[in-house]
Amino acid sequence: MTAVLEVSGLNKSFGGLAVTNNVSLSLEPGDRTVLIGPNGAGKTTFVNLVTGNLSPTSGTVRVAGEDVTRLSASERVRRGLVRSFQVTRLFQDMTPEEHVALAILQRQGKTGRMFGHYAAMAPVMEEVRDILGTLGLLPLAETRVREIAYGQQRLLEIALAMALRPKILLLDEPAAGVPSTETARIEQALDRLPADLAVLMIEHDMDLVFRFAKRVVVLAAGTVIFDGDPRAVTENAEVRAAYLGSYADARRHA
Ligand SMILES: Nc1ncnc2c1ncn2[C@@H]1O[C@H](COP(=O)(O)OP(=O)(O)OP(=O)(O)O)[C@@H](O)[C@H]1O
Repeated sequence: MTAVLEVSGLNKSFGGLAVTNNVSLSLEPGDRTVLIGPNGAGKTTFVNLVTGNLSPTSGTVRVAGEDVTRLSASERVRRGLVRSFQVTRLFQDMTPEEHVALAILQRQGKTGRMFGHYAAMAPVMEEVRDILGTLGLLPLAETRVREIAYGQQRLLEIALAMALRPKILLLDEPAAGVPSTETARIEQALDRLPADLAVLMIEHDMDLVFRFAKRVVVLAAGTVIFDGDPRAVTENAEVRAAYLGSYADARRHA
């Protein structure tokens, strides 16, 4: 199968500090890959290089075969490389329905003047309901964000990314800050994402990692030290030494 995202030999240094060392990684449609690693391993930097928020010192990023290394973040979004939004960018007085409709209209290049009339646009409303349904947010479609639980606000971030029709979805710690009573809801919503979407997630919650991932990539000091089956990761000596030892022991004794 053709890679939808292909990162080759990516390097990034800040001053003298090499933060990304010759990282290569490719994703195919339907991939569910989680990037893990200790604090400061370079996970966020890597995602910023992929999205175009940072420029690499060397290396290439390709989306569906096209070299996008020199393209801006918004040009990459138009090609289907989308990162989930941040809760801090949600409008507290707007509803999920309004947020998603606005994102769809933006994708379609329609102006703000059209926004007030979105409810009359059947295809937009159909897409809004479809996306909110996937993320389990339909019952809250018309509730203001300020009245919605934090975990569901995080799901709305993913809904907004879905409104941009991604081929590759980059999720930055979707369960961070979410109370444990709400994480099951996040897991269920992630399970309902389209089967052909390629997902790359950064996550620290190892229970979520092992439930979601079909593949795990481990970064340590900017270098990929493991790329493969989640079942093999906890037994890998280098990964245990760098990161996972205590978690693997806890699982074994549980
Ligand atoms: N703009 C910058 N200038 C200088 N150093 C930076 C910059 N951004 C990141 N770094 C350094 O690069 C290293 C990797 O940081 P990064 O945030 O990518 O790691 P991370 O794996 O995402 O960590 P965490 O899990 O804590 O979020 C760190 O040592 C950090 O201090």
